[in-house]
Amino acid sequence: MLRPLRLLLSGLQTQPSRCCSSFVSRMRYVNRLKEDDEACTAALKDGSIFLFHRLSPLLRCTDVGTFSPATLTCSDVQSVLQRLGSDGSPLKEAVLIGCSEQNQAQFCLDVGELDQAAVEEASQGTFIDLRKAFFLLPAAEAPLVSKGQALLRWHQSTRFCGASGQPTQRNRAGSQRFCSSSSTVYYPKMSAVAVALVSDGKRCLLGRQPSFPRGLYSALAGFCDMGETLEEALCREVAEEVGLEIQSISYSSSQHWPFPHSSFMLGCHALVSPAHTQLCVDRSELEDARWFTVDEITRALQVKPRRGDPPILWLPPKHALANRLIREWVEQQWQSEGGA
Ligand SMILES: NC(=O)C1=CN([C@@H]2O[C@H](COP(=O)(O)OP(=O)(O)OC[C@H]3O[C@@H](n4cnc5c(N)ncnc54)[C@H](O)[C@@H]3O)[C@@H](O)[C@H]2O)C=CC1
Repeated sequence: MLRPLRLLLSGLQTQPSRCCSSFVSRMRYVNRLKEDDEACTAALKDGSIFLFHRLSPLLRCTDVGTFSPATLTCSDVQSVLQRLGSDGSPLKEAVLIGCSEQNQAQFCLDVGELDQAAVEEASQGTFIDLRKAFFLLPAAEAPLVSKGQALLRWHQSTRFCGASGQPTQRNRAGSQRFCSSSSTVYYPKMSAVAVALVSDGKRCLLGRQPSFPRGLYSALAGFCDMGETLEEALCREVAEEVGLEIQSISYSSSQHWPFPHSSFMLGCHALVSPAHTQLCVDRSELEDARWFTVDEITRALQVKPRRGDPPILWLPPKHALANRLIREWVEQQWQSEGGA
């Protein structure tokens, strides 16, 4: 059964007290910036900029030892560029990410042409690889840098038209690129990935790939094939990877996942018949897959992985959609046990 209302509310992290009209006007403002180059140029002057160096975001350590993305104003960035002898032209490469709750347009900019240490010193931050930075940041801020990195990566890899081989030109916001030779418009893309927490009603199924850190098990996932529905992709992936047939699917939520490139993760709960739970694992896809009880999962959710720990069960980090699916399942199990 689909639950679209919950999807909308949870996906947008809506605050119950938030004024709807300010949300609507912010969304319309961002949309206008994508379409109006002049308005976007003006917004950049008053906007905030997140710097990246060869796709690594600039973070600052707070007084309490946590991290946050370094937010610079346009004039901050101009003075950093001036100090490093740059003429300020890199600012033209800034790409619109969105708009803050304070109605300030947000941009990202890769200064990979400049000396990394010099930019770090001038801007009082550190460029940290996104694979690390994503998990150092609070859950509310991680998506901002992952979106920024994804947009910058897309621009870097779409400089030429696939049809004509000619250079493409971007609009001011960076929300599209255009080839005047072939009249092709390019938009940023994500690959759709279906991720399912499979359950037989009492236990849940998790798998691990050889590349995972020791002890880590996660929900089953796979890229959607061209022309497939989400449901078809889930049924195929589960059949391919562990040899089970899904009986029913319920949608949970979605997430942009930046690793290794931009994926659009669509998370579901899937049910298989308790009479047909024998696994036939495709070892070319998974190193292992196992059924886990709610007690095992509840214990594992309390474990904080530390380097050098023995290989017990570790679950995906909080920022991952798989973690959310696992928590939802545990909650459902406790509720149904309480209600039984
Ligand atoms: N956020 C989360 O909670 C989770 C995220 N993931 C992500 O989901 C993605 C897919 O998971 P797996 O299939 O387990 O990963 P995988 O990386 O093993 O991909 C399987 C195969 O799909 C093919 N592939 C790679 N990129 C593709 C693309 N863009 N379109 C179509 N096929 C492609 C390749 O042949 C690859 O070997 C991975 O990027 C993984 O990081 C997976 C589980 C949980």
